Amino acid sequence: MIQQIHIIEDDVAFGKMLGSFLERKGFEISISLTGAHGRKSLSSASFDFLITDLKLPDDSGLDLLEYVQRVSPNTKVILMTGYAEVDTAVMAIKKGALDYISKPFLPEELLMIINEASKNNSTVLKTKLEHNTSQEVANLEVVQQNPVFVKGISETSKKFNEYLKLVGPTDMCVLIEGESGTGKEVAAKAIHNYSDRRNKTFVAVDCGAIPNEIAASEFFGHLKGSFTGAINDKKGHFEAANGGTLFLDEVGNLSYENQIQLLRALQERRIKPVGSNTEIDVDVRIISATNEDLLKAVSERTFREDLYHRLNEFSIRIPSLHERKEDLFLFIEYFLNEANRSLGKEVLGLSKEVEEAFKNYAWPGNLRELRNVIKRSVLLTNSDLIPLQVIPREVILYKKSTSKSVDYSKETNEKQLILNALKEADFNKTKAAKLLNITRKTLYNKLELYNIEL
Ligand SMILES: Nc1ncnc2c1ncn2[C@@H]1O[C@H](COP(=O)(O)OP(=O)(O)OP(=O)(O)O)[C@@H](O)[C@H]1O
Repeated sequence: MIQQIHIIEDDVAFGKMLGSFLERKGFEISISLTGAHGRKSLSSASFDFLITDLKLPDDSGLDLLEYVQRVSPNTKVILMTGYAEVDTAVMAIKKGALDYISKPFLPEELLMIINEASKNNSTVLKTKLEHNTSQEVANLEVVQQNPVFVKGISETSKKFNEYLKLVGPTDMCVLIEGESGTGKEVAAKAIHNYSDRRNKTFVAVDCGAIPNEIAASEFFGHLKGSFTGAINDKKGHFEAANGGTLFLDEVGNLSYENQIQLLRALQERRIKPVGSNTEIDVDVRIISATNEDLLKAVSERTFREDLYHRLNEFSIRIPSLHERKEDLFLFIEYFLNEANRSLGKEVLGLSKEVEEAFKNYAWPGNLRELRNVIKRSVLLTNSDLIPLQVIPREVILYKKSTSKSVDYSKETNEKQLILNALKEADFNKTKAAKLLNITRKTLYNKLELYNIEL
């Protein structure tokens, strides 16, 4: 079936270029130039992908993401970001965006994200079909059986790995805390693999993605006819994970009502599918994860204290990538091999400049960001070593002072980026323009615009 993509981009020429590239690759494309028009299109048709600018004159990519999740939850959202918007983009991923790509980019990079998502989707579908005997199977989020777990060599990682190994074989409920993209799901799978349940199912559920009204049916299943739309019996996540492990990602996002239901199931170790009178015994180990401060949520009474203690028999904090810089090159090597394998390339490593830039960068999106940056760079590299030219600008031009609490106005950031680029290029304007991926003439215009005197 032809996949449908909607693009929202106020830069007409760029939108058109993207559109015709994707059309040539076999997708059906429609384009909106404004957020308002985009919303109209999204509410009247169902798209496989929405590709939108993060900043539009009349709208924002984050608001559009929320809108899509409401009107068309199956549409995957990819955000196109400009200068220094990575922090916002990382937040968008937390809120459920598929990915982000920073401008300028080559259409091939975008195509890779789309193809990868389509591939994963068909694996989910395949697994669903394999399980789909007489009952409709709950919407399992994760089907990857054994993701490779790189342990790391830093002291922080050693301690963290010891904890995983220690708690793995017990039946304790574990709460994993860590920033987005640090590897919470991979860690949960590692705990499962250290346990006697390793040969049973590991079911991962993104609690942030379950609409409140259908949460009970998602967790506990339902009987055919128990409500409008229940056209088949459906097994819930608890039953699917019976004997194994249930991983509750973003557990802080569960509504208060769903928290009560979850707590009851954990206490009684029994569930009742919606519309059924019979209770089913379940033996499930719970591992949950959060990237917010759950204790704060408890003190603000948005998360139940009793559930918090139940889930938190043991807690593990995953270090952010910047806290485990000694592991950086181990992960780079692993992700490089992975990218080479999946793209059929033979890139040997990073050039010296890229190595430096990677070391200095803060990696706010953690391992996920590192993996994505490497994969896209490998795609664009036609030499042995990854050159600086294929690395996203935010990585090259990152300076510690611009990382947190920056002013996100385009002007301030652009001026700062130009200054950084000039410094990086020892004030050679040709080199600076190259770093910024703009012509020398544009650079001169911008120097004048921002009153930068050299
Ligand atoms: N120890 C590891 N070894 C190899 N790859 C890893 C490791 N940890 C994380 N990754 C990779 O990094 C990416 C992010 O990991 P994961 O999805 O587990 O993060 P997360 O913390 O659950 O993210 P989120 O907060 O968005 O749910 C994945 O592609 C995963 O395969």
